[in-house]
Amino acid sequence: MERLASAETLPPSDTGRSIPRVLSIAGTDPSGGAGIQADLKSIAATGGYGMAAVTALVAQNTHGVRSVHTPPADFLLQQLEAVSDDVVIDAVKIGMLGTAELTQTVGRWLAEVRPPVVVLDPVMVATSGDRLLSTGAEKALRDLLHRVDLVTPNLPELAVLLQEEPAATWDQALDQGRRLAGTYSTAVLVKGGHLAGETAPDALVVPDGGGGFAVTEVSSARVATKNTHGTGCSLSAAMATLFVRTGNWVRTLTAAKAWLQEALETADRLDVGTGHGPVNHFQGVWERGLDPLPPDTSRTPDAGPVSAAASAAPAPAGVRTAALWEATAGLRARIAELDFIRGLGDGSLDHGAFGFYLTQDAIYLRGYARAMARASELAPRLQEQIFWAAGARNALEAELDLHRNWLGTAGGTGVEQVLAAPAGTDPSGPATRGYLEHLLGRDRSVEEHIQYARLVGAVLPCFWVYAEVGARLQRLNHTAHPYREWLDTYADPGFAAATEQAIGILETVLARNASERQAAQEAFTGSVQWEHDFFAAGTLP
Ligand SMILES: Nc1ncnc2c1ncn2[C@@H]1O[C@H](COP(=O)(O)OP(=O)(O)O)[C@@H](O)[C@H]1O
Ligand SMILES: Cc1ncc(COP(=O)(O)OP(=O)(O)O)c(N)n1
Repeated sequence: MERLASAETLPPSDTGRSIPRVLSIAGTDPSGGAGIQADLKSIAATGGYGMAAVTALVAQNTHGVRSVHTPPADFLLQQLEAVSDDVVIDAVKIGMLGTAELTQTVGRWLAEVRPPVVVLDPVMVATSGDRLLSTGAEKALRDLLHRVDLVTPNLPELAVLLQEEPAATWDQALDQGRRLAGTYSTAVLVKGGHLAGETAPDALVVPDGGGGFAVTEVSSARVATKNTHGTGCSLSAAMATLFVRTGNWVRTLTAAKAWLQEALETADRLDVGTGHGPVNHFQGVWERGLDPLPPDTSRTPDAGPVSAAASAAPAPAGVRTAALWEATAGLRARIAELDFIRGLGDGSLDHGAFGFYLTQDAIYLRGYARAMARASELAPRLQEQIFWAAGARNALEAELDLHRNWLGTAGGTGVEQVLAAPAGTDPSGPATRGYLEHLLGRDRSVEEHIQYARLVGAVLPCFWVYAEVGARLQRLNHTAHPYREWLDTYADPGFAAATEQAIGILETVLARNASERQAAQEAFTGSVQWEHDFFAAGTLP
C-alpha cells in the first residue's frame, strides 16, 4: 500500500537518508594520512557522513610511529555509546584497536547495538613496521570476526588471522581468503598491495551459504608512488560507506578501487611529509565534483537472482534488508503479473474496479495509520518515533486526498461516508480485513521491543512494494492516463525517501537479536502476501 510521507513531513536530518552515517572506530594519525583522519576523508569523499570514536592517540607521521597512548576501555565505551544513543548508525568501520581489552569492548558494544554493516580492517602493523596491535590482542581480534560483515586484511594480517605463514603468491592469498571466509562466515576482501608486480589485485570472497564461495577479482594497475600511507584505512572506510549505498559488495569494491586508484595517482601532488605520504582522497571531488559511484539503477544485493522489479525499487539499507527483500522476489513478481496491476499500468483497468480498490484502500489507510501510531508509541528512539508519527498523520491527510478526489468525482461512495460507517458496518472486503488484522493484531504476552520489531516488519511492505510498483508503472504514465494521479503518487521522490528511511529502521531492527529478527521477518513476509491479496481483490468478480 502506499504511503506517501512527503519529504517535508520528515525531520530535516532524515530527509537525506541516502547519505550514510558511518562511524569509524580507529586510532589517530596527526599527519592526516591514516587512521581516523583518513577514514573521515574517505567517508566524505565517497558520499557519507563520518563520525569517529578514538581507540588510540598515535604520535606518527609519514616516517613512522613515535608513541601510542590508549584510553581506558571504559572511556572508549563512553564514546561509542554517546554516538549510538543518539545517532542511527548505517555502517561501522573498525581500524586500529591496540589492545585486547579495547577489542573486547568494541565486540561487546557491537553485540549490543548491532549496526547493519560492519567492516573490519584488522590493523596490526603500519607500513613503517611499527606494531599497532599488541600480540596478546590477536585472539580477541579473531573473536571479533564473528561480528563483522567484511574483513579487509593485507597479506601479513590475513596470515596472522589464520595463524599461518603469509601467502607468497596471489593464488595462495585467495586460498587463505576462502579459508578465513569459511571459518568465520564473513566476506573477506583479500588485498594484494603487498605483492610485487604490475597490478594491485584485490578479491572479494563471499561465502555462498552452501559451503562454496563467490570470488570476484578487481585489479588495478600498480601506481608508481611511495605515497601509499593509509591506503588500507582509506579503502575499508570507502567500502563501508559505499556498501550502504549499493547493498552489493562487488559494486562497492569496483567503485572504491576506482576512487582509490585516482587518489593514488594524484597522491604526489599533495606534497605532505618526506616519508610515505598520504593519498589524495578528494581528487575526484575537487576536480570534477565526482561521486565515485556511477549512476546505476540495478541496486541488487549480492546473493540471489536479479529480478526486473528489484531494479526500480528503493535500495535495501544493508545485508539484512537485502536478504529479506530478495526472499520475497517471487511474491513480488506475482504482484507485477496481477491483472489489477497490469490494468493500472496500461490504463485498461475498469473504473468500477479502481473505485472498489480505492474504497478498500481508504479503509485500509485508517487502520494503517493506527499501526504506525502504535509503532511511534513503541519506538525506542526519538527519530523513529517522529518518523512513524509523521507517517500516521500523512496516511490520514495527504494520502487520503487521492481517494477523496477520485471517489468524490467518480460518483461512488465518498471517503468520509465510508470512514464514518460504524465499526463492523463499513464495506471492508476479506482482504482488507485480513490485512488489517495482520497489522493490528497484538500479542500482549510478548515484550514490547518484539512487538515493535513485528510492527516495523509489518508496515514496511506498504511502503516498499508500492514504491517498487510505482517506480515501474511510472514509465507507462502520460498526461491522458486515467490513473495518472495514482501513478504520480507512488513514483514520488518524497515517497521513495520515506521508504528508504523505513527500510533503514527495519535494517536496524533486524540486526538486534534473533527474536526481534524473526518477528520482523515473519511480519514482513506476511504483509507482502497481503499486498498481493489486496491488489488481487481489486479485480475479483
Ligand atoms: N601502488 C599501488 N597502486 C595501486 N593500488 C595499490 C598500491 N598499493 C596498494 N594498493 C591498493 O591499496 C589497497 C590497500 O592495499 P594493501 O597495501 O594491500 O593494504 P594495507 O594498506 O592495509 O597494507 C588495496 O586495494 C591495494 O590493491
Ligand atoms: C592509527 C593508524 N591506523 C592504521 C594505520 C595503518 O594504516 P594502513 O591503512 O594499513 O596504512 P599503511 O600506512 O600501513 O599503509 C596507521 N598507520 N595508523
